[in-house]
Amino acid sequence: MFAARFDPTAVQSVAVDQEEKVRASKPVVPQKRRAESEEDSEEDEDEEKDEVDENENVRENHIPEENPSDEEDHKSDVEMDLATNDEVTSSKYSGVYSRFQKTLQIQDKLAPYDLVNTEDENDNSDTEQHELVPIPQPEIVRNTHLTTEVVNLKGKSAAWLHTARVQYDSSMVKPFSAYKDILNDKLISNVTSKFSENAFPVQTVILDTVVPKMNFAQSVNKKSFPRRVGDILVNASTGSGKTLAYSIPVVQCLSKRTVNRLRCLIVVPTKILIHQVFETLVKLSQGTSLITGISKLENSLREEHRKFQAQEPDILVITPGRLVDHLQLNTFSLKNLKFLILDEADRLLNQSFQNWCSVIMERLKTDKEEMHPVSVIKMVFSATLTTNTEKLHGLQLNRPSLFMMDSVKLYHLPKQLQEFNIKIPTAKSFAKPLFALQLIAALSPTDPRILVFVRSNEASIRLATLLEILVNNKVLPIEFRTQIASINSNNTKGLNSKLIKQFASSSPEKVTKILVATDLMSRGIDINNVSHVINYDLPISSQQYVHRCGRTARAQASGEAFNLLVGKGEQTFWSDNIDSDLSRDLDGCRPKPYEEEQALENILEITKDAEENYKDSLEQLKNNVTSK
Ligand SMILES: Nc1ncnc2c1ncn2[C@@H]1O[C@H](COP(=O)(O)OP(=O)(O)OP(=O)(O)O)[C@@H](O)[C@H]1O
Repeated sequence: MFAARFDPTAVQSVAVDQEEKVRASKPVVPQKRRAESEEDSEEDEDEEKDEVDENENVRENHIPEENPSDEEDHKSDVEMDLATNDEVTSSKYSGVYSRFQKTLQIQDKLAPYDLVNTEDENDNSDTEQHELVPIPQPEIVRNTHLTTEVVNLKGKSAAWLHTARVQYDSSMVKPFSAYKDILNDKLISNVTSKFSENAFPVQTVILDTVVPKMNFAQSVNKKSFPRRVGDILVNASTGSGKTLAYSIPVVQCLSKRTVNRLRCLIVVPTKILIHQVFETLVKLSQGTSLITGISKLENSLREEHRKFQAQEPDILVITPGRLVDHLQLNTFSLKNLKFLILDEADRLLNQSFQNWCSVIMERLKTDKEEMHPVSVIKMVFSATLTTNTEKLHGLQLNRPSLFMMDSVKLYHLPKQLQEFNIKIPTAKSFAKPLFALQLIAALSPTDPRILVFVRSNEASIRLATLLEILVNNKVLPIEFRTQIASINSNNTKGLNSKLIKQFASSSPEKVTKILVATDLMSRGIDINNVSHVINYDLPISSQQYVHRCGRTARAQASGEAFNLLVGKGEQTFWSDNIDSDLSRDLDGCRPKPYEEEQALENILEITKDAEENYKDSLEQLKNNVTSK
């Protein structure tokens, strides 16, 4: 039934026939034009003919020869078809045909000047002629630092190196006042009055590339702006100002919000870091209505739940475990979250307790009702960004950009950090604590603050006690006043905080402050003017080395790190497993053998008296420990 109504072959043949009819009848183009173009078209016709001939030749080669009678039959068949088609045409298309006839009659009545002469119309003699050139385009804003080059890391997996990289260097220091167009006045005034006039390089590169993108995306569509901006990974050296680098864009973006809702989560690994980040944010957002909240681990969860429900903070600084607790209690929704910031990201991603990362990701998907959590900008910061693909994968990154120093190794050390390797022969290793003390005595800054890293809680307590005994026994030929303390997880949190405060405060008279600590103190802690770091026990990885040494030489100040390397084994470990991952500024400090410093020349020498005294002190330590 359908076939009876619609026969495509019939339509086709009717269309072809109609075309033939048109060609056979009067010219369709205005006559004048046809008359003028007849001569020109002769050549075309010849070409057409040639083409037809050629086609016929081809056909000749392919169609089997038919006998003349067959040809006759075929012709009559075609004529019959045409006749039938003519009938169809006359009945079906009579309207069209009559309109066509009328057009031709009108054309015959037209005056010659009414006829369209397309050549005249296209006469461009008055128009200025130009070469064919590309249409001018707006200038492309180039990021000269953008590269996707992949670095050879001797087989180490560095998944993040495969993302688009934005490189920066230590020369990129700019005044904050240069960002008047992209930062609000209050923010500029807060940052310049409370921190510094000039932005550090990692801050400059974020302000130059990320903040304009955020401002633009926000002006286009507030809701979809995180998706447009994409995620941000930053691998920047210790003390380079990463906290400000992520806090400035957050305060800039959120300062125009009208209602307080949880819009930014800053996740940090330890309680000490919560307070540090909080202080920075409070200074930056002074004079705005932004509310920054912190999770105080000493508060009960219920108490905090009530507090956050009564007043929802815009920005919350929290540890991952507490965050999971709150999500399970439904303290807040992540529906309005715009920023998820991981500070000390590699440490966080290595902590899998409570499965915090997948809990947050799942919650984001549910609260934002999306398959992938792309409506939040993930900012991942560390001095030693994880090289573990699987861990970064858990964050479900959206078009990430990686910001890093122009370097060919995994981690970059601060430019002003001077490292010294002190090679202790195995035969002399029994006197390592004495050498440490002789080294401390040889260092003479005006306000000495020395952080000594050991491998365990027990080692921290033992070394701090032994150093005290040695000082009291006047084992050293010179007199110097010391304040020695041990930070370890056997102490209460309150005691550790009190000892850190004492260490950080400056004393009126010259006292050498020595803090013997475990790696509890190696991450993120920002103590002003730590003059020296001593790696008494060698760190187990290059990451750990970077963070320990990074407690000195912060914020472009100078600082020194000493590595006590016992025997060939530790020396090889340092060069093969630590130094091989580190890059330093070309015009920065290189590691030095300690002998090159005159003051340090004799630190591995043991006088007879010192040896006797040292042995007595060891006995005393033994008694001390057994009596406890
Ligand atoms: N532009 C600046 N000018 C001067 N000082 C600054 C500037 N930016 C940050 N600082 C200061 O530098 C110090 C180190 O900053 P911050 O703690 O953010 O470093 P970081 O890169 O996070 O280091 P880490 O990796 O060790 O955590 C802080 O005392 C901070 O106040």
